[in-house]
Amino acid sequence: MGIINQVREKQPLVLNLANTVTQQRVADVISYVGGSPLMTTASNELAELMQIASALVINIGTLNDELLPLYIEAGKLANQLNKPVILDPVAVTLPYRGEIVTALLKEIKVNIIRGNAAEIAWFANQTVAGKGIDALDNQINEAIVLDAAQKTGAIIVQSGPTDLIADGQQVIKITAHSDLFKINVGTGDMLSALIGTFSAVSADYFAAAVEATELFANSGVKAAQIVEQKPANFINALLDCLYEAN
Ligand SMILES: Nc1ncnc2c1ncn2[C@@H]1O[C@H](COP(=O)(O)OP(=O)(O)O)[C@@H](O)[C@H]1O
Ligand SMILES: Cc1ncsc1CCOP(=O)(O)O
Ligand SMILES: [Mg+2]
Repeated sequence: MGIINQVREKQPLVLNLANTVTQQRVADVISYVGGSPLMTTASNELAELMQIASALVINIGTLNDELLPLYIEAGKLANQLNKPVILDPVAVTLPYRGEIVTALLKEIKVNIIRGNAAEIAWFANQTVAGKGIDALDNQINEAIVLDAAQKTGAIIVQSGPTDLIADGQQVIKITAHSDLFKINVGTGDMLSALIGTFSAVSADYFAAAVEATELFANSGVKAAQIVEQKPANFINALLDCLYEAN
């Protein structure tokens, strides 16, 4: 049985420490594939929520000083309960964000990191051009992705026109894509949440990352055909394709 079917059967709760820009899109992706999204910013309820959650997605998109302790607390709870932690390191190349992620990785085990080429290069102490939330250079450098996986001990998903998924030994490439992904802010966050949802029901986090990334790419190709290159309609069509996936 594919992981998508397990998601539909188990309807896992996916807990999100989300950014405030794209959280509706993130919640929609989780729900459309059969999961149950929940967003929180309350430290007081983290212990209760991690008990019922099957995965934790930390997205640092709209960071502030109060959030690092929340990330650490949630991450430690997830680690203790053996539930997967997915990190979306939005714009980690910027100094403040880099400091926060460095501090976070000292405190918690992150199982999967999903970012664009500029963000992933940061984990390998390399520089790939980027500006804020965007990568400017979509280079396919397998060595960087493998190094990022080895340095962090996490599975790495580098998104772009070609997605790369690495676990420190192997790299898988996914080439199916639509350029309508790029103009839509939040598609990276949606992919991170989809990976979180798949890892919530699969003990094999590498397989979860690969299947989720493949599904997202293939759904984007179908959606682009349906909307005839209209970018605003693309997100709705993408969600419809994710809803219909099996
Ligand atoms: N130039 C591109 N052409 C086609 N697909 C892309 C392109 N850039 C990114 N994607 C796809 O868009 C989604 C978001 O990835 P990306 O833009 O790299 O993340 P982020 O939004 O975090 O910067 C992924 O599914 C990725 O594969
Ligand atoms: C615009 C913006 N600002 C802070 S978070 C965010 C959304 C980032 O989304 P993505 O990384 O998926 O493009
Ligand atoms: Mg991003």
